[in-house]
Amino acid sequence: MRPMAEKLPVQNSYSIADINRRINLSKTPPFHTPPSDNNSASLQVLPILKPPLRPLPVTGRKSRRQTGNKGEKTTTTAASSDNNNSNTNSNANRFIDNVAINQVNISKSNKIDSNNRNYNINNSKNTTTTTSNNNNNNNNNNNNNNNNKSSSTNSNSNGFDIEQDRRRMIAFSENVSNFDVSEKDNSKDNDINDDNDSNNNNNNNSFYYQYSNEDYNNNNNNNTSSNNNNNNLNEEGDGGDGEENDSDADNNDEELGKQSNKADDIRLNQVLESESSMATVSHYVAQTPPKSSRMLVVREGPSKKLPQAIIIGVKKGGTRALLEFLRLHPDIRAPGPEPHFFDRHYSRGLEWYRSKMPLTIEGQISMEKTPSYFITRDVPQRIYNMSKQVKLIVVVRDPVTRAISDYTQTMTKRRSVRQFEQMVFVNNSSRIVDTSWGAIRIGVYAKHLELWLKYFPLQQMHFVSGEKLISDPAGEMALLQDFLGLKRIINEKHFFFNETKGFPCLKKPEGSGHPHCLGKTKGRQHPTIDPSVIQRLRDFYRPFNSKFYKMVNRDFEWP
Ligand SMILES: Nc1ncnc2c1ncn2[C@@H]1O[C@H](COP(=O)(O)OS(=O)(=O)O)[C@@H](OP(=O)(O)O)[C@H]1O
Repeated sequence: MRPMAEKLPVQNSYSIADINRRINLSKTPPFHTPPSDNNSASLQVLPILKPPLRPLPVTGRKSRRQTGNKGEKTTTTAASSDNNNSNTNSNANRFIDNVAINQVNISKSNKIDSNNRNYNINNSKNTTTTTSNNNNNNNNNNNNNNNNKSSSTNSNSNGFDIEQDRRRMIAFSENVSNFDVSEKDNSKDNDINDDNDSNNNNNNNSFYYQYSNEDYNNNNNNNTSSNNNNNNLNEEGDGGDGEENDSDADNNDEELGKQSNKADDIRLNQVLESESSMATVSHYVAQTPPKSSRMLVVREGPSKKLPQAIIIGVKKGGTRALLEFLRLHPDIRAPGPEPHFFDRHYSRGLEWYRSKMPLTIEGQISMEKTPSYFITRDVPQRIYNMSKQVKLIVVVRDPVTRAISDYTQTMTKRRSVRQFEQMVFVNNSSRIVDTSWGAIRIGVYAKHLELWLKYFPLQQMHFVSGEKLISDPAGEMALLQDFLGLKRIINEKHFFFNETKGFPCLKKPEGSGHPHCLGKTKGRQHPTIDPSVIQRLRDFYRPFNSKFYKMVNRDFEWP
């Protein structure tokens, strides 16, 4: 599914326009890219390091030539002299050579330092070609004395915009330095704000949940108090479940730029040196000079993209476990906190939403989880408006245990909560199940699904068994990776069953000190519920469950 590398026939030169045209022709993104995605980093031109590059020929002479634009002159200045190369096409080549050599340097030192990051070349061999236009002729004198000044230039007659490419390279190098391939942002996740209580809108007569500001405030209050009590949970790599936690999200992003050298090494290895990871993005283009077999890798740099897949539910289904497992995959990038864009923050617009997403390179899937989406009336249409191709994932769990899990969470957050048995019926004597209680309403999956199917075909949705995610995580992850069109990288080798926790946990990657079981808010002890009440609930859900199995063509075998 990854785009094949395209080899261009050897010719004397290629303009950026040529290269871009080729890329557009050969682009076959596996996922829909939302049309508003205009702010992404632009195309990057990267020299590949094989075969070895010959040393950069540099010239000390000034040369002038008329550019393709009438009346516009470009002056070329370089540092030391052993070769006179005044032709603008060669300027372009020399620029690429500089970058190539700089990358060799990066590769050798195996880290990005601030000099590399700016491609501000201090080595005379690596002097950047300096050009200026009519307005900047004075700069030439300065540039003669300072080989490291960056260029100010125009498109040359071949359409090769040196300055534009310089900016692209700088943007790319900065993106690389901010790009985190490790799971470090996990440690910033804040699971203490465990859930959004999106089911606590008892007064809502509609079957579907509609978010109100009042709920939002309540949630914030609840979460603030729990925040203080559970700071230790942050260490456990558990996410900001059920709760938007904007500051955490921002911190995660900031964290991307503050990685250790070791992390830089990993990044470099992955982004620059590993051809397998680059295979997602590679377009190989022959490049001048003709006698050389040098190749360029042209690709898109890391950028924040709107999600191509979303875990839309269900609350207490096992969504956090699923996301943490998925994040093991190198082609998945997801924020820890729940963005709640489509239910709470829709008015902030797609750019706000995009800003909450992690950096991804081409071929990586950007995704998020917000379990309340599944039961919120406006969300299917809103997601559809963002992207008709987005893939939707729902973790479903026996609605009776899901309801008890939901109730257990509420109990931990509120001082006075009536007993489950008292809340589940409209009134105690009637034994009519109270579907206005969110804990019950969420579990009528068939009803919610009907709304989603008005907008999305079933093939675009995938249902994960919450029970199997515990008993056979590798099996469920295999199905999900298939659905997402990913290589099956996450497998049984990644999991072990932690007897103390009673759940599967992730094996520690080498060198990591982080525990890999989810936090205390996942896998809580449930209260004992009157068995007759449980039986009544099972009877209530049975027809809805049967309908749901038929709708999704899978029997989840709930009792
Ligand atoms: N590996 C692993 N570790 C811990 N917990 C696991 C795991 N897999 C699934 N689960 C189940 O996930 C339940 C919480 O679901 P969610 O993460 O969807 O909750 S939330 O809506 O985001 O708050 C949580 O529910 P409770 O047991 O009621 O706490 C767990 O049963």
